[in-house]
Amino acid sequence: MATSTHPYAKELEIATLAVKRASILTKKLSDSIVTLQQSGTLTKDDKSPVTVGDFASQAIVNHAIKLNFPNDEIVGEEDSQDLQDSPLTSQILDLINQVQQETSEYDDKIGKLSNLKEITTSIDFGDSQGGSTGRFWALDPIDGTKGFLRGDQFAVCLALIENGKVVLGVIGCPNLPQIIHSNDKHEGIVGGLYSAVKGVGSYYSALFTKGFTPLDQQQKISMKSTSNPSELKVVEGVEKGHSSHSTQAQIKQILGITTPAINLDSQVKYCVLASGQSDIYLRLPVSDTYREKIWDHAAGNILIYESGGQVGDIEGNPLNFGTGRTLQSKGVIAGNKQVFDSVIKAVQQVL
Ligand SMILES: Nc1ncnc2c1ncn2[C@@H]1O[C@H](COP(=O)(O)OS(=O)(=O)O)[C@@H](OP(=O)(O)O)[C@H]1O
Ligand SMILES: [Mg+2]
Ligand SMILES: [Mg+2]
Ligand SMILES: [Mg+2]
Repeated sequence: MATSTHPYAKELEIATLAVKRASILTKKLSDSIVTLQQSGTLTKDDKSPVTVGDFASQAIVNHAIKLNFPNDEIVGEEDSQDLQDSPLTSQILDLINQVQQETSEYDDKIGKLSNLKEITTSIDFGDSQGGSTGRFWALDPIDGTKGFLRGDQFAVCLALIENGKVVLGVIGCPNLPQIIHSNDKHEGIVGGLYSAVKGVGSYYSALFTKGFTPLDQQQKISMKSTSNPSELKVVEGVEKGHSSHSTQAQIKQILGITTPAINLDSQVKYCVLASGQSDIYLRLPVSDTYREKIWDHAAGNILIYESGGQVGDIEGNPLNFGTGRTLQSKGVIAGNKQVFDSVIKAVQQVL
C-alpha cells in the first residue's frame, strides 16, 4: 500500500502531532527530575513529576483524538478521579500552556486546552472499556513510569484498534538514542518516533523535529532475519516485578544465547526490536494472576508485525486486543519470524 494514500492517513497525522506534543512535555519533566533529585529539591520517593506528566500527556492526546474523531472511544490508562484536589493541578495547566505555546502551529490540527475543566474532561475520555467490535484508541500517556522516575527510558504510546486488531501505532521515545549497542553503549540522536500502519510498514524518524513527516520521508525499519544463536540479541525489561528475569535467563540458555540482554523500560523495547537492533523480546509473567494492560502493548504490537516480526503470549498465540482493557493471555514474547517458533518452544520447555 502506498505510504501517503493509505486509509489511516489522517489518523496517523493527528496521532503523530499529539504524541510529539506530549513527548516534548514529558521530556521537560524527565530532564527536570534528574536536576531536582541532584539538588535535593525532589526526594527519590516523590512521584509527582510522573503524575503531572501522566495527566498532562493523556489530556493532550485525548483532546486531539476527540477533536478529529468525535465518535471514537479511547482506552486510556489514567482517570481524573486521581487528580481531584491534587496540589499538582496548577502545574499541569502551566506545563500544558507552555508546550501548547511552543507547538502553536499544531493548534489548527489538534486544538488546545484552555482550563482545568477541559483538562479533566479530556482525561476522562479515556474511560472506554474497549471490546471486540468497532474501533477505539489505546493510550499509555507515560509508559515505563519506573524508568521515567530513574531518568531512563519511557514512552508515549498510542494505538488504533479495529475489531480487536491493532491497525496503527505511534510511539514517542523522548530519551531513546537512535542506536543501542548494549546497556552502556549507544549513539545517535536522542529522541525517536516510531510509527506503524497496517499494510504499509514500520518507520523511524527523529522525535524532536517540527510537524508531521510523511512516511515516505521517514526511515523504513525492519527486523533482522537471523536464527543463529551467536547473533541473537534479547531485549527485556528492567523491573524484576514486571517480568521474570530468572525464567528469561533459562530461556536464553536453552536457545544458546550468550550476548548479554539489553534492558530497557517501556515500549521502547518494541522499537529497538522493530528497527533490527535486537531479535527477541521476553516478558515472562511473575504472577499467575496478572493480566497485561492493552495500552502497554498495542502500539508495539503493530510495530513488530509491520517490521516483519511476530508476537505472542507464552503459548505463542497472537495477543487479542478485543477483550477489554486487559489482555486475557499471559506474558509477551516477540521475535523475528525465523526465531519465533523456537523461542516459544524454549518457553514451553521452561514453564
Ligand atoms: N506485575 C506486572 N507484570 C507485568 N507488567 C506490570 C506489572 N505491574 C505493572 N506492570 C505494567 O508494566 C508497565 C511497564 O512495563 P515495562 O516494560 O516498562 O517494565 S520493565 O520495568 O521494563 O520490565 C507498567 O506501565 P506504566 O504504568 O505505564 O509504567 C505497568 O502497566
Ligand atoms: Mg504502561
Ligand atoms: Mg503509563
Ligand atoms: Mg501505570
